[in-house]
Amino acid sequence: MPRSGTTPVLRGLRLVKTYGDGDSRRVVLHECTLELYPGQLVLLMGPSGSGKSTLLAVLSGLLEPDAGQVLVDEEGRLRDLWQMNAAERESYRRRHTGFIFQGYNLLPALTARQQLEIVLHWCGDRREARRRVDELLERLGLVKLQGKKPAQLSGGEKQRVAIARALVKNPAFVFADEPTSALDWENGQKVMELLRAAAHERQAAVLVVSHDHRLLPYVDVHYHLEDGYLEERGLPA
Ligand SMILES: Nc1ncnc2c1ncn2[C@@H]1O[C@H](COP(=O)(O)OP(=O)(O)OP(=O)(O)O)[C@@H](O)[C@H]1O
Repeated sequence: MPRSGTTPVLRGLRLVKTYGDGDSRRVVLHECTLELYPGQLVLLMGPSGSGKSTLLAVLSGLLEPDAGQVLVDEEGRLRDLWQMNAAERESYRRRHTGFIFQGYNLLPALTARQQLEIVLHWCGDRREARRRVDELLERLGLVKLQGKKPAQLSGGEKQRVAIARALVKNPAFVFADEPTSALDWENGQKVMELLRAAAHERQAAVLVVSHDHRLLPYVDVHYHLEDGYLEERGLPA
């Protein structure tokens, strides 16, 4: 299988996650192992309830696994995300990770433009920050909507703002949970092209969770999760 980079930037090793106890105890991840490489767009598919969002949350530092490791690259060294203290992990996530949530998670009081600007408030170079915000608004067809707040936007428009917000800081990792689900296919394709550009042009490691088989031609690697078991699958020729 093609590997764009030689060393993984993330290694999820034998990850286990269980919900509930007693009779309602359910193992959702059974020793799942996967590696993410810079420059790769990876698709994670599987039936509803198979544990995809859980795996994404564990890999991105949002949900602690019961067992296993998530090793992430920090200046050439692999560190266990779940051995960091909460402040270190949060700082790592803020610096290196863009997350596109199923429910958008936009701030109700901010306009589309402000949702992006707030991510870059630490960026010393104001002109560069403005340039990146302008570029993403343009690429996602949001220029005319930049002054609108979430309540004034459709589901698909909110989705595009959430995607622009995840990409604006050029993160090393992008985790996207059903990023095309609220979009028509034309806009879904635009989103996949952007995610692919984040991987291929900016060397991000991009992991997309989706049910949509139409995304397969866009990706470099395809994983399938079923009943908590993860396996790599082939891609269409
Ligand atoms: N906090 C929780 N407590 C208990 N069970 C949970 C919790 N979160 C998820 N689950 C259960 O774990 C299983 C996996 O959920 P998860 O959301 O990871 O699946 P998914 O593959 O992303 O599903 P979908 O494709 O429908 O979004 C489901 O059966 C779900 O009901």
